[in-house]
Amino acid sequence: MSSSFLAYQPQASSPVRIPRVLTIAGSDPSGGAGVQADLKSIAAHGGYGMAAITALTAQNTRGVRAVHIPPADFLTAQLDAISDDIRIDAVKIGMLADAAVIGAVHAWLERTNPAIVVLDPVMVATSGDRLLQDTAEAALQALLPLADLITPNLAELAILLNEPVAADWAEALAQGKRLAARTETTVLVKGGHLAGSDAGSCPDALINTGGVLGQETIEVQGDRVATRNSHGTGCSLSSALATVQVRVGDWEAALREVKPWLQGALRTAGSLDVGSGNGPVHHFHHLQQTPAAGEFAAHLRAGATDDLEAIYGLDFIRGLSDGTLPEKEFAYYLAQDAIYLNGYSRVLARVSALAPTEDEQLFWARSSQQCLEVESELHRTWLSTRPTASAPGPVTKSYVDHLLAASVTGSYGVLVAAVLPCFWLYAEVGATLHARFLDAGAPAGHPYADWLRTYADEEFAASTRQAIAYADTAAQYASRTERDAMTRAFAESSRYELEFFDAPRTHG
Ligand SMILES: Nc1ncnc2c1ncn2[C@@H]1O[C@H](COP(=O)(O)OP(=O)(O)O)[C@@H](O)[C@H]1O
Ligand SMILES: Cc1ncc(COP(=O)(O)O)c(N)n1
Repeated sequence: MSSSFLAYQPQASSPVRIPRVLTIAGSDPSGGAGVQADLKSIAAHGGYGMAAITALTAQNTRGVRAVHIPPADFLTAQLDAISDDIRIDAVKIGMLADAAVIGAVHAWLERTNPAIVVLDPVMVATSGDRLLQDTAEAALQALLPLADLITPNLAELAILLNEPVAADWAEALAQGKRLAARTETTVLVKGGHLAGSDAGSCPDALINTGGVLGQETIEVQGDRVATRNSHGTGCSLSSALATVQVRVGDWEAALREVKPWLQGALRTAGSLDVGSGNGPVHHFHHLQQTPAAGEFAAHLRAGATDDLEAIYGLDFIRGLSDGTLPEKEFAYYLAQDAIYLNGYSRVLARVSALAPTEDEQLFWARSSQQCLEVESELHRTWLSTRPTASAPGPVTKSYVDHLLAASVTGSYGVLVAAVLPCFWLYAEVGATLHARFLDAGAPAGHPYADWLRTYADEEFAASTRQAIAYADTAAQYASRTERDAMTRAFAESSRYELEFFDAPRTHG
């Protein structure tokens, strides 16, 4: 079937809600550069991404191992299949591999004349590997005037002009002007590889000598992010610009929108933990809204305020504090505590099994062990002289069931949040009761004096701080859905802490 017969006729008047953006580029199976980065970048800016693959690379964050270039005719078939059916709002061009590929793209661009073409003249990867055969440079030069925006890095700018690499930013801008004048198109000079005295910042500049921009040179400043995870920044930038340009229709406005996003993607790149070389940037960092350190813990604590207030208002706590608590209720509380600790210990062992780091694994395993030690100590001392119920009361059973349910979600974060109130609320209540006891002059005849003294355990306070910090870190790595589940699990456990202290009155 003739492709021209079916060619889609764009209707200039229909507004574009979701930019349909085609990337013509190489594949990076590790997902950081090439079409994979382009598709993420297009999606991150609200576009619908399409990809015609020029070449397959076998690469990872450490370098390119091999390049396979399918027949150029097949690239033409991919391009025609898209343009015969779909309105294309913008095209981004990346790795072109060789002269035959460039020829196919050149012919297709002339046939279809897309509204927006961004050309990233990819030649050499960050790793130093060549992505364009040097015999193809003349063909690439001939393609440049067909683009609306060319986005070379400093090395590519120098090759395109057949000049040495610019030694500073001023020289790079002068080179950008020469390329813009020669190609009669807009050039984005990128400062990512600036060295020497200019290396502290990371500016980019749009240059057009033909009056397309408001000024001949528009510089957009940017802070340099200290990271080695810059694999695919050029790919991500050019496809983001193509997408945003469809919406805003102004290169300066597009760059001012995309540059802060890219900075955020570089800043949060480390959280992806992909590969041991130059890792990818985090394209979707703006969707995840990672809480700052301490923020999630503060949010949990704020959510527990009402339960803590309610705990302080309980007859049980008042009676324990002033010594009026009936002995029967205290005995019930101790017996249930021992039963609870046994179940809690099993749950903590599960937390240890799910822990993402060895430090956390060890912390939770130790906590699990300490629970069993405290349980047997209760039996040896406090419970040895008191009648002990061996069956869990309804609150104990519900609380442990809730923890066991959290432990089968398989989410470390949710389980940590579920076990946290038993550390945190207990530690806070304990510290308050102990302080009240001391404020009252530690009365010698107080029936629960020995018990109240056990609350001043600095080791438990330190463990509580550590557990809070682990929950906070888990929240930083969690998705929003998982963080919401953490909040719910914590809130439910806080509620059980309240009910547990009230159980001796209702069930004792
Ligand atoms: N360390 C960094 N901090 C902030 N922005 C950076 C950093 N490295 C690159 N960029 C930005 O990423 C984009 C790509 O730049 P560059 O690294 O020069 O190109 P390429 O990825 O093609 O080699 C530019 O907008 C540049 O300013
Ligand atoms: C398929 C493909 N296309 C482009 C690049 C360049 O990206 P970078 O310069 O960031 O390594 C790459 N490494 N792989």
